Amino acid sequence: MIEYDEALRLVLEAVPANALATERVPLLDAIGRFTASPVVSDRSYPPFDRATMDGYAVRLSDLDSDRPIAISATIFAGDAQRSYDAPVRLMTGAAVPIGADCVIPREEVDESQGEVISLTPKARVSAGRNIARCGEDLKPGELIFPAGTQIDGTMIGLLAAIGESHPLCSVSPRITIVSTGNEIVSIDDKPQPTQIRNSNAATVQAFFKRMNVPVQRTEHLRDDAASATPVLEECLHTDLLILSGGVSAGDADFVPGVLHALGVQQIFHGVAIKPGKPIWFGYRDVDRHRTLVFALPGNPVAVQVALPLFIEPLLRRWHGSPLSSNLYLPLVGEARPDTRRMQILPGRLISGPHPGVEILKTNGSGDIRASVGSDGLVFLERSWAPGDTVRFRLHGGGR
Ligand SMILES: Nc1nc2c(c(=O)[nH]1)N[C@H]1C(S)=C(S)[C@@H](COP(=O)(O)OP(=O)(O)OC[C@H]3O[C@@H](n4cnc5c(N)ncnc54)[C@H](O)[C@@H]3O)O[C@H]1N2
Ligand code: MOO
Repeated sequence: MIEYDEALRLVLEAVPANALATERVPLLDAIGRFTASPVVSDRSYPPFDRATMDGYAVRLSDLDSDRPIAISATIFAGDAQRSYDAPVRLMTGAAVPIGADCVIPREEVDESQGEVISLTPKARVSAGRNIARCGEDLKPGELIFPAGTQIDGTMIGLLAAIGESHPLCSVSPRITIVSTGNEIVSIDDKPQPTQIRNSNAATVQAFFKRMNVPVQRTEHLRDDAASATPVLEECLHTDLLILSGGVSAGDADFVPGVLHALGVQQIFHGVAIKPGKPIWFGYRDVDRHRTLVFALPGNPVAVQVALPLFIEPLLRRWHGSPLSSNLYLPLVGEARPDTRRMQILPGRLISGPHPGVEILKTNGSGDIRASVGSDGLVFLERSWAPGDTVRFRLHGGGR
């Protein structure tokens, strides 16, 4: 059995370099995808000195607070930028005339005389007020984010603003999902008393859906090496094969043997984490193409945990993206470390005067209900002692 950090290192090391093609993806379909080239701004942002309030553009040096101010024009958003020759009325989003240096909000002036206004006592007049300067957010050609950035909802408006209607993204690896087990039935079936619905297939599919990675193929196999072998041979024609079940020490645990027979090289079998101990990882190289293979334990909670612990970083590495960072937080409440395996437990963030993370109640490493309502996973190290912080991974990876 190896430690988690070592196992993850071996997984990342096995990811083929520069394996991905690129494609342009319509912006709204690109959430969750990874950029394949640096994203740079095509223009200044704001593209001109922009009024941030409805009001009056003035030049401070011309202003005499006691005298009424004659308004020469009204400027709307979209009107061409002009040079300043006299105070103007202008609307939020309009181009401030070149030479004006302050926008006074209309609430701060007396407008009762129409085109001649006067400042009220509450008017605050200072250079640059209510003007967003051309290029203060972005300069033309400025790097916004590098290749390998995962596009999320916070970036869509910005990408739209710089005209990236079809960002260049790396093509995702092809994924095949295989569940195993004679006792497993479809989630549409009514299970017999000792049958179990196939929740693992749904968990893995949902994970890839959230990552916006299409799944090429899904299969379910009975615990029979002879009939499973030709199907698994076909399933190996993919980039990433994820199996669940049949990897521990039982008489029906045929998966490692069949993978070996099919020429898949084992990199590790057994990681000192709970749940997830029997995780198996390897790969097969054929004609310079590598298929990565994970055989996850059947335990549904082990599958839930293995996806963020192994598959999410693997996908990031594949796309040339930095790994999600962990948080190190004080643990609120009690914890009982396991001296043999690091426990991966559902955790909830605690705010208030003593912020941190608390471990949610669980009946053990098979408790399928325990993670509902959690914010992420607590890594409870074997050597953890009261007062130590814990490593915490937000669901979805965070930043
Ligand atoms: N003698 C030993 N027994 C076990 C060991 C061990 O080291 N020595 N490890 C235990 C640990 S830890 C785990 S985790 C499990 C993993 O077992 P397998 O990977 O062989 O998985 P199965 O036995 O096939 O199934 C385990 C469990 O999960 C249920 N399951 C399986 N597939 C699905 C699915 N698609 N959807 C929902 N639930 C599924 C299955 O019914 C079992 O209850 O082994 C321990 N045993
Ligand atoms: O490692 Mo198993 O997943 O404890 O239950």
